[in-house]
Amino acid sequence: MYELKSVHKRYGLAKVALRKIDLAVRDREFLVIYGPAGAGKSTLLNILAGIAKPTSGDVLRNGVSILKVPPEKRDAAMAFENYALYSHLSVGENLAFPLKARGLGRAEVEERVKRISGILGIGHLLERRPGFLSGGQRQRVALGRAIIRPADIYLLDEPVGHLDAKLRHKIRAELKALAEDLSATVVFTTTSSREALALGDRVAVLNAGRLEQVGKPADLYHRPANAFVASFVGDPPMSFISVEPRPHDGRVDFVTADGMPVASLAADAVQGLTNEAGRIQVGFRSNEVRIAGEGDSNALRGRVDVIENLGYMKIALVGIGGDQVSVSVPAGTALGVGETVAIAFPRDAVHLFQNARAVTHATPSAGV
Ligand SMILES: Nc1ncnc2c1ncn2[C@@H]1O[C@H](COP(=O)(O)OP(=O)(O)OP(=O)(O)O)[C@@H](O)[C@H]1O
Repeated sequence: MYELKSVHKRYGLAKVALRKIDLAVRDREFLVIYGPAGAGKSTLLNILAGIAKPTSGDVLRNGVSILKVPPEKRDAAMAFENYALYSHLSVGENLAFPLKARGLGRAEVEERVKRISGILGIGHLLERRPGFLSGGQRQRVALGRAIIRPADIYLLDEPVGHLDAKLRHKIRAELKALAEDLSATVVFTTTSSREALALGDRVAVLNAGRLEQVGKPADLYHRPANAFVASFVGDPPMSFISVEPRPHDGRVDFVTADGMPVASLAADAVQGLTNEAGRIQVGFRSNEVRIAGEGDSNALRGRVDVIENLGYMKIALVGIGGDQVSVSVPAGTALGVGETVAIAFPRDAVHLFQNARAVTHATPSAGV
């Protein structure tokens, strides 16, 4: 197990890349570090690899500090976003390099090069030099060179970021299967919500150097700790409607500024609400709301601002007051931009946030 203990990283005097990070990488897990560009993902991997040193804090391996252990002694295999291939060696030689450096016999080297290049779809490129490859091909070679050898931990920095969607999907699945096959410990960074949810045994959400939440994909999706995670994990992002609480008879109703009811929860469920001033928001996933039918009471009227056609379904972005709500609708639904629609909410099955912090997730899926 690897542990980051209160790891803080500053570049120069002003730039804080990581803020007091506490994070464990468990043996044989596929841990995804998910965050926007500049969140500190590469810095975190570099610290695990020993390429960068924390400004303060500690890095442990099986309970022992490895801060003083140089990168070459750490047995971490790394794939960078920007390839770092040997330009004077062919693809095959690049792949074989880490194996030969470890003294593996010729037959085993050939066997592994064949297997990994097959998985990554670069078997036909083994004779070429990196200079004659496309960006996506180079990225696959870099990934191959990292995963070809046994290692204590694999640190993969956006390793499929430059691939087209189809290839990315394929290699993602292969990589997950390979990691399971090898019982490998993998830390993988990405800016894609889909990739994070699909690959991670656990996902750590990083934002501006802060660890927002760590958990299983279903936990992050159904029980986000705060509005950032709610809006960053899952596609489409969670939608929010600003509300005011109206307590009565053991319940709390949540209504919009013009008094329209959006949700109603038992007072027990919202004990976490405090008296602090600030914004209260009800959150919904796009599949937790629907276009209201005739006779639906308590629907809110709004205007369709955007329709995103995904082929198998559509996502309508509906403006309600100052907020915008995503609604999943069947592909065949006739809906036009500018149209007025009514949205029905699951009044007792909602996510509630106060000043961007989650108060409750009273969803049917809670506890998943
Ligand atoms: N050597 C450096 N000197 C100064 N600032 C740096 C250095 N390396 C990174 N940074 C800054 O630290 C922050 C975190 O960078 P990092 O590369 O770790 O983020 P990231 O999440 O990996 O981003 P990306 O997805 O764009 O690769 C960024 O604001 C970046 O500009």
